[in-house]
Amino acid sequence: MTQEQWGQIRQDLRQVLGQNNFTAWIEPLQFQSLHDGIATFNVPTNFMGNYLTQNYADTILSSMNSAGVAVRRIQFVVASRQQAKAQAAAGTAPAAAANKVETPVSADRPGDMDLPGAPLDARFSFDRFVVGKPNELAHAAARRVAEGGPVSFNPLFLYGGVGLGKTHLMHAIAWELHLKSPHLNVVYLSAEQFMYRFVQALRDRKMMDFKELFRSVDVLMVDDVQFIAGKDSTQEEFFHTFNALVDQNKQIIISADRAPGEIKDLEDRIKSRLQCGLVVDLHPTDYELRLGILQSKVDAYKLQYPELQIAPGVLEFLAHRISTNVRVLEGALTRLFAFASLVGREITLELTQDCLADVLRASDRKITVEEIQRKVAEHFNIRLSDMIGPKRVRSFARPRQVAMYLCKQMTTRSLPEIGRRFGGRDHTTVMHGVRKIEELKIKDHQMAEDLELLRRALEA
Ligand SMILES: Nc1ncnc2c1ncn2[C@@H]1O[C@H](COP(=O)(O)OP(=O)(O)OP(=O)(O)O)[C@@H](O)[C@H]1O
Repeated sequence: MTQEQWGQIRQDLRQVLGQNNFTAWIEPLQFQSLHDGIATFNVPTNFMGNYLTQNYADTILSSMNSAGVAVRRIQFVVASRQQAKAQAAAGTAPAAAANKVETPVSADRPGDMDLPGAPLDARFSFDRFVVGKPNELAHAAARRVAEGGPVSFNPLFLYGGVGLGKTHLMHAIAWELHLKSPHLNVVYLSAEQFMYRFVQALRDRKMMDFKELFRSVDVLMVDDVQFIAGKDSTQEEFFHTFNALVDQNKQIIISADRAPGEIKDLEDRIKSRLQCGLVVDLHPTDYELRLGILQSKVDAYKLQYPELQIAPGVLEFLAHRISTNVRVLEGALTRLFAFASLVGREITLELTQDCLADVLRASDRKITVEEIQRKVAEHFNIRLSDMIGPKRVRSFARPRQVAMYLCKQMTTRSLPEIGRRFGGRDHTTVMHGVRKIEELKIKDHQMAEDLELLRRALEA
């Protein structure tokens, strides 16, 4: 790195961090070396190295990259006193033998960052997001938004069931944008926090500040937007914020547990606004994705517990048996590793079954025909007796076929058994119903959506 480049980076940092922070944290830094994409800086104390890592390393990294210096990692080292003296006298950096700061100090992975919204989780980056069929569209859309540049769809609306990676993707976008363009004002917060801030502003008579704050962001991300459904004044304010930002061509990213049109008690004008951009969903994980996620988590754990051994077949077993959300999968693995490291044993199938007995039992829960009938009747707003009864009008027949289809998919009951539980119907009637829904699922978007919602509700 040339002196000129370093000068430019410092100037950039002064602007981004403000004069006070710059004087306190950046001025004392001394550039030491750049090898293999790792930039090393000398700092006077451990405390300073740690502070810089946690707070400014990613900003420094992106300033360096913007100045054309190819860096993928930054480390801070504490120069010994003598070296520091010699260096000060000679005006150069010591060549080697500097003490490493206690905590590994690198900036290839971002640390926690305080945005005007909620803090971002350092683990939720793109490189830790495993892509598979169920989430590839959502991932591609998130990547596109994270590239920055002209807004191509607004908003990006991500939806899906619990623990499928919506928050992870939103944080990943924020990290990426922050690294690429630290000047951008990227705000991530949950819809609940949005409401809380709004209510607080009303109470403190600071609505002008509130409006100004939210209208001055470059990228706004609101997680779990279904939360504001039924909360009239928050919805109203959200609507105005949304419009103001879209008018200024600022990117908005929203997540929810279901599609915009499916969120009850959300004003129609908001629903239609939310549908204006790109709406993509995260599908429930499939076996391959679960296995991929487990493998990537194991790789990360191995760095932490290098001595741990995992027997062949354990991950496959878990990917098969735990079919709920990724959070549950992660929790199971964490528990397994903690346990195995405590007892100092290899993770075998037996140890896995032992240690995760309750989790495995919970995901073993059998879904019954009755449960399906009840949920479907509720969903289509008909009486359970009409679902099972003899009437053949369309408004009962279609939900009945949906329920039959779900029974076939989600239980181990045979067609004659299912028929019996639907008021003693013949197995050919069940077969016809199942086929009809299979057809509609492909042709009719609404039907596909209904089936997906019902399946999720039943699995929850
Ligand atoms: N594809 C993936 N690769 C790696 N980790 C994932 C993936 N999907 C989800 N996770 C992990 O699963 C956990 C839950 O994900 P996240 O919090 O993003 O879910 P969510 O969809 O926002 O759920 P909720 O509706 O509960 O808010 C996180 O720890 C996240 O890192």
